Formats: sequence, structure tokens, C-alpha cells
Amino acid sequence: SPTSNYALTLTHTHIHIQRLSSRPGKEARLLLPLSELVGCSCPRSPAPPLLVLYWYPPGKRRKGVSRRRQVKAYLAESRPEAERWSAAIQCLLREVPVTANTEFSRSLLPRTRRLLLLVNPFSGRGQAMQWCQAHILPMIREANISYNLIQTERRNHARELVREISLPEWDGIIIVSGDGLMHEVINGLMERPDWEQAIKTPLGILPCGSGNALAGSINHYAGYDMCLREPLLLNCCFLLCRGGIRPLDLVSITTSPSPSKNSRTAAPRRLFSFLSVAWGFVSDVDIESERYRGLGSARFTLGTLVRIASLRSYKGRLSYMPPSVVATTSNGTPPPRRPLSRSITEGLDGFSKTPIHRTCSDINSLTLWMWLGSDLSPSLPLSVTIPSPTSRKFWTKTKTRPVQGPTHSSSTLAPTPSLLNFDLNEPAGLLRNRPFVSLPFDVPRDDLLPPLDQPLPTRDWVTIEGDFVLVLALYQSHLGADLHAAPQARFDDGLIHLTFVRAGISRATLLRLFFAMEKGNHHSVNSPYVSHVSCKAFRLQPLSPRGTLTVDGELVPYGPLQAQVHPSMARLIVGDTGGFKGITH
Ligand SMILES: Nc1ncnc2c1ncn2[C@@H]1O[C@H](COP(=O)(O)OP(=O)(O)OP(=O)(O)O)[C@@H](O)[C@H]1O
Repeated sequence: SPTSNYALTLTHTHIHIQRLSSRPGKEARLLLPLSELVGCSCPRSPAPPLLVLYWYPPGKRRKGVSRRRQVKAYLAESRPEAERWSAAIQCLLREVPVTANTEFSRSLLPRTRRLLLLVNPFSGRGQAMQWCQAHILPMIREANISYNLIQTERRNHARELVREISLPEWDGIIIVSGDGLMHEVINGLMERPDWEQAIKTPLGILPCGSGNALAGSINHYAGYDMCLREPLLLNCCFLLCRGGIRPLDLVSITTSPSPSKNSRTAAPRRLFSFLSVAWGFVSDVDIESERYRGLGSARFTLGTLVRIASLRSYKGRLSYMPPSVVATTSNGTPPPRRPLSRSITEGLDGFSKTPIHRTCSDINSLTLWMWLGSDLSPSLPLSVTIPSPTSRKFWTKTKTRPVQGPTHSSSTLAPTPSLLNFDLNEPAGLLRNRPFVSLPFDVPRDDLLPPLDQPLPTRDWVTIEGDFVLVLALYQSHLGADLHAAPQARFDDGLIHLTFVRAGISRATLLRLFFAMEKGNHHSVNSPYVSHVSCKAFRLQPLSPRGTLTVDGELVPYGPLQAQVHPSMARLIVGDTGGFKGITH
């Protein structure tokens, strides 16, 4: 209520908020985990000295319930005190090393993060710009991140753009679209003369497409339950604001030349993939279901049913190189799930036993404690003594509903321009005039593979020839936000996860396989026609005259194709690594 007084305590992990009451037993406590906060602010004068907290607790287990934004604002006794609190919280969120003696001020903070947002306004159901305005931009501003937003105007626009821009200015390139735009950006970066550094630019994805496989994997490894649409977007945007980065494997693909080129002079094509190679059933569904785009992710379900009804098989040869040493530590261990909803008093049992040192307005000075240690040991507190409040209040909660965001980046979206610059500091140069130099074809080298037109060595390679219903090479855990197709995959496990299904499988078993994929337990579907293997490289030689081959969901020339994983070549913004940490390291 607007008239209550509060005592706030900051630890390395929580903000402890206690409502003070003169009537015993009427005090209320709230333990606000810093891990659920995207940021805080202290609005500039003439606003009163407020500490504003932007809190996004996770949604409920029931599918489709989003995390909900909550804004909490507390009136401090003085502006310097509110600013000190804002700086202290931001230091902890940005992992600035602090001790009990740290004098908090804005100067301790690293420079404002800058993100380049690339938005495909036509991705998915065409809601990307609407979602930017409703969810993405407000949250990013609350996290004190500055950004430039560019709407892509055509296919390959993003690819050309990232080939040319000056990269050091950016802390990340964020794809606000589906997986197709991520594919473009990765390939644009790999086409630069400085590709080796360029590809280390942290990449992020805010899912607005229809498949959203990478976003599904990020959501899964952050420990959240499977979700779609806005709940998935809000989780990913929250993780983006938190900002943790992980290495990401890329797979180098060599495809056959485009059929339109003169077959005698045309050379094989090289491209880089972060998600998948598909042949047969999966690529057929992906391409054929384009016509149901308006259905969002349901297009794949409908496409699957249609294709199962007219099941096809394709002749081909699949060869793969198994990893010599398979990493066993991560296999099969699911990332720990996050606790879902937290009640206000959860976790306070231990807390209330610890003496909380504070005094109230009935004495001469008020002592504010910041525990700078997660163990809440009374030996750690830093005491900040401030003058006695002139009024009875120290912290007054003013609003629980949205208040305006940080004053420094207030902005409204102009309806049409494709470039919106909201930089908080000096403007980041977007385009640098540099001629595009194409790289030699074999950089970086695929040392496990001979040229596509030469035979594979027989040693270390396994070859299967016959009739296939599908071949799927996946390197992320998800093939779509709701298709948990390679549960053992990690962003940087250095492996390609191959699933192949041979002709002879019944329609019912195939359907069971896809339903089981939704839950991530399709490895339990035992069928002699279904195989799952991991490898470092593979070659696929379709022998049927016609068919579809896709890389990251994009059509590539039909014909022989080969691939090799390049471990940890790129970097992905995944937010808090949470329970994921202990699994791969
Ligand atoms: N303004 C634009 N107009 C037309 N095509 C575009 C535009 N911007 C990007 N594209 C192209 O649209 C393709 C599809 O985009 P993207 O994959 O990101 O979304 P999606 O197909 O809806 O999502 P998903 O891949 O998850 O199904 C990309 O390959 C990209 O090249």
C-alpha cells in the first residue's frame, strides 16, 4: 500500500523486502530473487527518488502461461541512496565483482550493452514488429540495454548487412524472426574476411517464426518447460536480457552445385549450419507445409499428417564418421528443471532465523544492511548509515503496476523506418564502407572430409545404403519449439546427432515416433527401422532422382551433400546457464 514503510536488504542472490508495521504480526516479507530481475532504474529528477525494480517471475507449469511483468517501485529517503541501490543491484546483475567494502556507484558498471536487432516483419504469422513493441523493446530498455532495430526488407538483406557492418560496437546480433534469419546471419558473418573474429559476435534469437527450433533449445536448457508463441518469446527475451553466453558448434556443409549453373563449370557450394540437415520426410514436411504458414507451428503437425498419409521412401547412401571418444558426461542427463512459481514466503524459513539488522524511524539513524554474501552470515554485512529520515518513511512502495521505463531510453516506434537507433551513449556506426572480399572455398578447412566428388576413406567411416524414409542430422536439442528431437544434444558437444528411418516402417510407428519427439522420449520407440547415432562428419548421397534437401530449414540443391562439425565456432546468448552449468563442464 502507498503508506507502508519497507526495509530492503540486498544479498548476492536476493532482495529481501519487509513491510514494517507497528502492529505485531502484520509485517509481510517478500524475497525477490535477483535471478528473476531484468533490471532496475532510478528515474532522473524531477521524478521523486525512486528505486524501480523490473521483475519477471516465471509462468505456471500449465502450458501457455507466460512469465508476467511486475514493476515494484520504492521511494527512497534521498536520491543518492536510491542511486546507490540502483547501482548495487545492477552491479550484481552484471556480475561486477563486489565485496562488503564496495562503494556502489554507476561508475562501477561496465559500459551499456548494445544490441543490433534484426527483425523480419514477415516471419511466422507476421507479428514480429507487434511483439517488439509489446514485449521485446520494453524489456530490453528495462535491462538498460541500448539497441538499433533494423527491419529486413527482403531475403538476404540481413546476410548482406552483417557482411558489411563494423562489429566491435555490438555486444550481440539478435535475430527477431525464425531460424531462417539466423542461418542468413551466420553465413553473412562467415563470408567476411575477418570471419574468425566476426563469428565470435554473440548471437541471440527472439522467436517470431513458425519453427523456432533454436529458441526451443535455449528455453529447454534454461530449465523452462516447453512452450510456444508469447510465453517462449518472453522466456527468450528474459534470458537475452540476463545475457549469459555459451559456445555454439557450427556445421560446415558442402552441397552440390545449383542445378541452374553450367554443370561442367559449377562448383560445389559451402555454407554453415547451426541446426539441421534434413532429407526425405522431414524436409518434405518443412517445404510442403509452407502453404499452411498462417497456422504457426501447427503447420508442421498438419504437414506431418498429410505426408504420413502418402508415405514415400528414397534410395540413398549415408556414410558417417562416429566420434572416436563420445562425451558421456552429458548424454541422457536432462538439465535440472527450474522451480516454477515461488510463493512470497518461500525460502524465508532460514532467513527469519538470521537476525536482520535494521532499525526503524524511532531512533536517530537508520541502518541499511546489504549482505554481500549468499550465506546471509551476520559476519558479512556492510552497514550503510544514513541520516535520520525527515519523514517517518524510508522506503515507500509507490506502485505495483507498470511505471515508465528508464528515462534515458524512452522512445516510441515510428511506424515505417527500417532503422531505429536508440543508443544510450554515442551512436554505434552501423555501416562501414568496406569492399566485400570472398573467402577461399575451403576456409575453415573440413579436415575430416575429402572433396565431395572423391570417395570417402573406408577406415573410420560407416556406410548404409538402401531405401530411407528420412535422414535427419540435428545439432540442437529441438527441431521445432515443440519437437524435442535430439534430447542428448548440447550447444557445444562437438557432435552431429543423426536419426535415420528406413523404408518398411509402418505409418503407425512413424506417427508414434513423432508424437514421442514432442516429449523428447522418441529414443524409447524401439523399431528395427529407426536408428540414432552421433558423428563428427557425414556424407549423404541421394540416389533417387528427385527429392528435397534442407539445411536449417532452407532448401539447398538436391544431390550429394557432406558435413563436418566445427566445435564451439560461434557464440550464443543463452541467458543464465542455471542448472546447465554442471552438465557439460
Ligand atoms: N522482409 C522480408 N521479406 C521476405 N523475406 C524475408 C524478409 N526478411 C527475411 N526474409 C527471409 O524469410 C525467410 C524466412 O524467415 P525465418 O525463417 O526467419 O522465419 P519463418 O520462416 O517464419 O520461421 P521458421 O524458420 O522458424 O519457420 C528467411 O530465410 C529470410 O531470408
